[in-house]
Amino acid sequence: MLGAGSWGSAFAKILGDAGNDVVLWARRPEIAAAIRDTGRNPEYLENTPLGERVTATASATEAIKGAELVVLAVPSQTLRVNLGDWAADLTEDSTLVSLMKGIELGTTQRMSQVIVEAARVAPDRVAVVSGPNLAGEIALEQPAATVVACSDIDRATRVQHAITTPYFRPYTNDDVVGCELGGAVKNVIALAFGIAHAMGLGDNTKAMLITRGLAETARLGVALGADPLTFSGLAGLGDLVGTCMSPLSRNRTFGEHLGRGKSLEQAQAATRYTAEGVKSCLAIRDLARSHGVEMPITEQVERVCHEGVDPKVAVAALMSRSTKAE
Ligand SMILES: NC(=O)C1=CN([C@@H]2O[C@H](COP(=O)(O)OP(=O)(O)OC[C@H]3O[C@@H](n4cnc5c(N)ncnc54)[C@H](O)[C@@H]3O)[C@@H](O)[C@H]2O)C=CC1
Ligand SMILES: O=C(CO)COP(=O)(O)O
Repeated sequence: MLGAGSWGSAFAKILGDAGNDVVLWARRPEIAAAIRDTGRNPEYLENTPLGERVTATASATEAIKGAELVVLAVPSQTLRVNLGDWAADLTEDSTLVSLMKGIELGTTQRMSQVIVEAARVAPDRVAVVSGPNLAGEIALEQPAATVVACSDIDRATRVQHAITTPYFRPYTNDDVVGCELGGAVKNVIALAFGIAHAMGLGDNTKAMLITRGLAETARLGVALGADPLTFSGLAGLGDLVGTCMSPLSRNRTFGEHLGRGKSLEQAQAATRYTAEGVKSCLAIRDLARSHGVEMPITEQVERVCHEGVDPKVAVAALMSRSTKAE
């Protein structure tokens, strides 16, 4: 398990609880040592026992060597550099599992595409796990479901079995593009939701953002070859609703800072955890433009985040768009 942040730590617990021996890689040696000594991560989900089967190391080589499953949970924008260092240690035919919900700046690649390129592996060796999976709730063993997407459905089934626990229920899917886009774009819509929430806007506005946010996600997805049905599943609507509704969501919380009038820099200073939508909104906007797809909510989130546009001006811009058929 590469990455000992909130989701990496909670996912290490899932893997251990499902009966796997887990080596969790933490960037900082003191975090790895604390996990080995106390069975908990002192920085993320510090009250969660990770379980007897989880050990930790600050050596990625030690974590990767001989691993059948290599699970990745680092920030999306650092993945390529991280994998450049790690690729040589991969075992032949190991499965690489992406937990990340972002799009790479510059290349506009999905995380599975970055993995294929940076680790030099075939696309059917890469699986994606995505769904409404707030790490803090999973750590408490509250029931949750997710999707394991892989173009090789036998491999998806193997990953499914490896991460099934009494509190974590994975479904398989062969739509990697749809599952990844659902996860990345919902972070941007959650920023919009947080902005609206902090502005004191009500449930009609929030329902509009979720529904029209899903519409623009599906529009981009279909243009990229995704199955439209994926967006009504756990990796689409499920993740979008879970993230928007939850005060635990880092993206929604980041949006709330912006909605209260903080600048990007002030919101970043107030945020300890990765809010992927802040950077990914730029890449998603570029991806949409290059495919001729309209994503009005994403466009406005990008303007508020990166161009200093007042959220009230962004709301007015969205509401004054030309009327059209649903
Ligand atoms: N937290 C959650 O509930 C969920 C998160 N995710 C996704 O999982 C991915 C990881 O997020 P979290 O674990 O939540 O983030 P986090 O902010 O809790 O932790 C980030 C981790 O990455 C490490 N890191 C920072 N810079 C790094 C670098 N340059 N190289 C390597 N590692 C670096 C940090 O030390 C930390 O361990 C994100 O793409 C996120 O969207 C997906 C589902 C649920
Ligand atoms: O992806 C998530 C839940 O599935 C977590 O969302 P945040 O990154 O906004 O906390």
